[in-house]
Amino acid sequence: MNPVYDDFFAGGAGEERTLRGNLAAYDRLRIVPRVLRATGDRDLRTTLFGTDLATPVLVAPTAFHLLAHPGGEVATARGAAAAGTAMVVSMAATQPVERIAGAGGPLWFQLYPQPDLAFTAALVKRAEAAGCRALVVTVDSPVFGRRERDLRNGFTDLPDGLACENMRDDTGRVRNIEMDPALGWDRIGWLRGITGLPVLVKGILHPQDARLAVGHGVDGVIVSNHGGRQLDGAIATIDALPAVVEAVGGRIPVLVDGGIRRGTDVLIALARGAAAVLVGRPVLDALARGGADGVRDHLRTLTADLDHVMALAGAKRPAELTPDLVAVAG
Ligand SMILES: Cc1cc2nc3c(=O)[nH]c(=O)nc-3n(C[C@H](O)[C@H](O)[C@H](O)COP(=O)(O)O)c2cc1C
Ligand SMILES: CCCCC(=O)C(=O)O
Repeated sequence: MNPVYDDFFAGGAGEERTLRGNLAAYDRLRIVPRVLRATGDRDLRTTLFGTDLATPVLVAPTAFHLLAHPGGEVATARGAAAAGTAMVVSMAATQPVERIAGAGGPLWFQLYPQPDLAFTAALVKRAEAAGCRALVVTVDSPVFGRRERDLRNGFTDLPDGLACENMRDDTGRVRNIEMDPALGWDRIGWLRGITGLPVLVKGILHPQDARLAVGHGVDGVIVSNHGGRQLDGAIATIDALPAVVEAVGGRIPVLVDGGIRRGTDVLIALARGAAAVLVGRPVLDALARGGADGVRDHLRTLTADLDHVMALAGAKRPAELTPDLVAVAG
């Protein structure tokens, strides 16, 4: 891949402390397995917002898939569908959501609420009409993170011929995605009013924000630091998860992303109370290397790895994974 795009996909904000920290935090955790639990008939199926999935591993929203592979987001969606899981389509996708929906698998739509409310409402309706089953509102981006690799490389725009296709307005012009520093909880209420879709907020790290999310009628929270691309120095997501799960108290599902690379990482996240996890960069790497089949194989391999380590840890179902199975390494 073009090294400039490679840096865009792989990189994070600032010193990339949080990017590294997401991975390092899993490295400090260990599994305390149970034995003699007859784990022969394992079942990883997971239901989220009424959608049945083959696995608790979903595809995180990531921008610009046509930079990774000529099949773009459509190829990613085909891979996710073949693996029996959902893809969260980024608002910064390089293909129209209607075409991505043609892949046939379950989709959720990720939104950066725009200051132009009429445009935002039209985009939500468009995603809904395309068949997206949930809205994922990214709340960790009041301003854009300072990505030093991109600054060094001068990567500021998509190359000619590529565009954020879902940002076209009714004149056919592609709008720039604006990060809105004025965004507040009132906008979440407004979104709940304009859509019947479940609304998740993505980018929660503080338990008090998790409580506020529940209080504002949100349907799910995603514990995320945007893969270390926004606030460098933010807490690792697997470290933030337990307090968020406690604050939510089982009222809505809590999902988590950031640094999930192996079945053991998924196991630990589920044991700490996540209903499911999302994977970002590994899916982009799989897309770049192998298109739709690469994405399918990656998701299947990660799921098979989870299945294997669940057997070794004494669990048949995700629900049997509980916090006592996780210890902090000495
Ligand atoms: C190249 C790239 C683009 C991303 N684009 C978006 C985006 O458009 N919207 C969003 O909410 N998150 C975006 N994210 C963040 C991911 O949804 C997710 O939080 C993060 O990648 C998870 O960490 P991981 O890459 O370690 O799995 C992006 C991440 C990457 C790596
Ligand atoms: C305007 C594109 C935003 C993509 C994004 O969220 C990311 O690169 O992390």
